[in-house]
Amino acid sequence: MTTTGYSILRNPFLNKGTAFSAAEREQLGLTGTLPSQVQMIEEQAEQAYKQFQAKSPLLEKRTFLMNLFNENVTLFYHLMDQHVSEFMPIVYDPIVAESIEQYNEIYTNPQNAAFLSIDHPENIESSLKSVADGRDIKLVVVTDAEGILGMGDWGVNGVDIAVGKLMVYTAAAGIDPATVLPVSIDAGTNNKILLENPLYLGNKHERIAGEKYLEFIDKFVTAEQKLFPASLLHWEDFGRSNAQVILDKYKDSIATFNDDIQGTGMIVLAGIFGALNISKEKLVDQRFLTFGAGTAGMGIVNQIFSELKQAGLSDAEARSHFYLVDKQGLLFDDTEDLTEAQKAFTRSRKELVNSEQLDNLEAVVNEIRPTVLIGTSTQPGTFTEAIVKSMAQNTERPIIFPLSNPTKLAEATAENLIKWTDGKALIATGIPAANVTYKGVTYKIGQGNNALIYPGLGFGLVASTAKLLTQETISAAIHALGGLVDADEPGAAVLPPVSNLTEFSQKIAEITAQSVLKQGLNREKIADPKQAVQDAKWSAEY
Ligand SMILES: NC(=O)c1ccc[n+]([C@@H]2O[C@H](COP(=O)([O-])OP(=O)(O)OC[C@H]3O[C@@H](n4cnc5c(N)ncnc54)[C@H](O)[C@@H]3O)[C@@H](O)[C@H]2O)c1
Ligand SMILES: O=C(O)C[C@H](O)C(=O)O
Ligand SMILES: [Mn+2]
Repeated sequence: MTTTGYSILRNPFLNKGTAFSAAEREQLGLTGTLPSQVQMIEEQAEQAYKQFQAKSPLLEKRTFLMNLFNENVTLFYHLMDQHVSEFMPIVYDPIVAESIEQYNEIYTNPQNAAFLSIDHPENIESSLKSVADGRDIKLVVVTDAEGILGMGDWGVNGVDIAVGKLMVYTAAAGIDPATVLPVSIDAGTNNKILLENPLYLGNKHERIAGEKYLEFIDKFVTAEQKLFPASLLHWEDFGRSNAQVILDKYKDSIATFNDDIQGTGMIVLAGIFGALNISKEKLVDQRFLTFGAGTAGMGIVNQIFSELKQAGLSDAEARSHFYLVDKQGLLFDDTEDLTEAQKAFTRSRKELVNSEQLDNLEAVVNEIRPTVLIGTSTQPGTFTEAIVKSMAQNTERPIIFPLSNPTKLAEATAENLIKWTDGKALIATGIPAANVTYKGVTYKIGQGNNALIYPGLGFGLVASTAKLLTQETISAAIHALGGLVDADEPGAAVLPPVSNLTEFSQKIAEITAQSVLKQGLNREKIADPKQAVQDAKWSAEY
């Protein structure tokens, strides 16, 4: 890295803009490149926030923030620290979805992401090296964008999800932004809109699948581990047919996790614990219906399953608590096109007399009377009034989590769920939801989004120099989120609010680090895990 003159002003990790002091300006060869006033970061932040406020709509605000990031990373995070609840939905879900859809039209310098093309595996290592530019990379978020949120295949445009996830990592947990790397794997796209768009910036061919794809992934993992041996590798928004396969291949040999499978499983279980704290019921007494048994749905089922087993249930007993509904209806042993993950949780037709009729959600809800209904289906409005009322008739405090993102894909709105259940539903939504006031009670709505847990988990793993992520650590991190909400307050949310994100991410990070050390999975010697988290924490100051 060159660190003098214009090259420093153009390096977003080093640039302070007008905050360079006179002495620094002289020393770095910057005298005359900036107006004479030297600003404090607070003044720069105030100026930038006014500019941000003048932008409209939200997508313009996002572009403004991305350009600020491109210029001055410290100032970007200083501002984000001050406005985390306001910025989260802009930098991340749901506005990130709009930026992905319009990536080519609104293209700006891409926040130091690495772009790897399936057509050039020979460039993987050198590209990662160029983008890192000598930085000590500790965390990589990679996407191939085959399953962006619930919107399907978005090709190279999907890089924005990796960028957004990393921004949340730093804002929530305090990982040094100079030590992270967003990566786009451009395997082609099957999205016709993109292939026909003359402005499309990714590979203009169909998605490469199978052996060639998996070989590319393997080359990527090898290069990533070689260049950044102390890094954590976070997988995001891979397609249903690859996500679990890739995770299974690497999870026992390197520090890695899949956010959609594991992060989602974790936050949903934490949310269910929050709901059960309010209803004073037990996990082992619940019947779980998962609508949309894909990557996230099965991650959730497996996480709850593992917790039921920890509570002493046998495999068979634990499995008997789950019902999966996917496109085919309720999933039976003999249903066609089951995924490997689904096969372990199918039902037998013998158990249900009218199994032929259970080909839609409403019929299944009426028949099996779930106490917990999870939506990861990508199908908007599918938690209908009839379905929700049926649940409320059969259980005192139905737990209903419509989790599909972004906003336009949610299975139901929090407002309707409160109304249809006369305030009884215990709710978490994928995107942020406003409070709902109903019959004099103000209900706070928890955000059941993996962003409430992956930053603390990932940062704890990085700070403790973890070699692997185990189920034991996952479980410890989930429980770290418990007890943060006053369950007896009327209208309490099932999860803590995003405004407390930095505090609870710190707690999750500490508990994660403790768990890593307890299992002896740290690469480097660490005396005190809490101190290690503290020491690793970056703050957005010059
Ligand atoms: N809130 C969160 O933290 C969070 C985390 C991960 C995923 N999600 C959301 O969950 C949704 C699914 O994501 P994914 O990664 O699991 O995708 P996926 O493609 O792996 O799974 C979606 C599943 O829904 C099924 N499905 C499609 N149409 C259906 C229908 N009409 N009826 C029943 N099932 C149907 C598909 O067959 C598939 O199995 C997305 O909208 C995503 O944004 C939310
Ligand atoms: O990105 C999100 O908002 C959560 C989740 O990872 C998803 O894919 O929907
Ligand atoms: Mn995701």
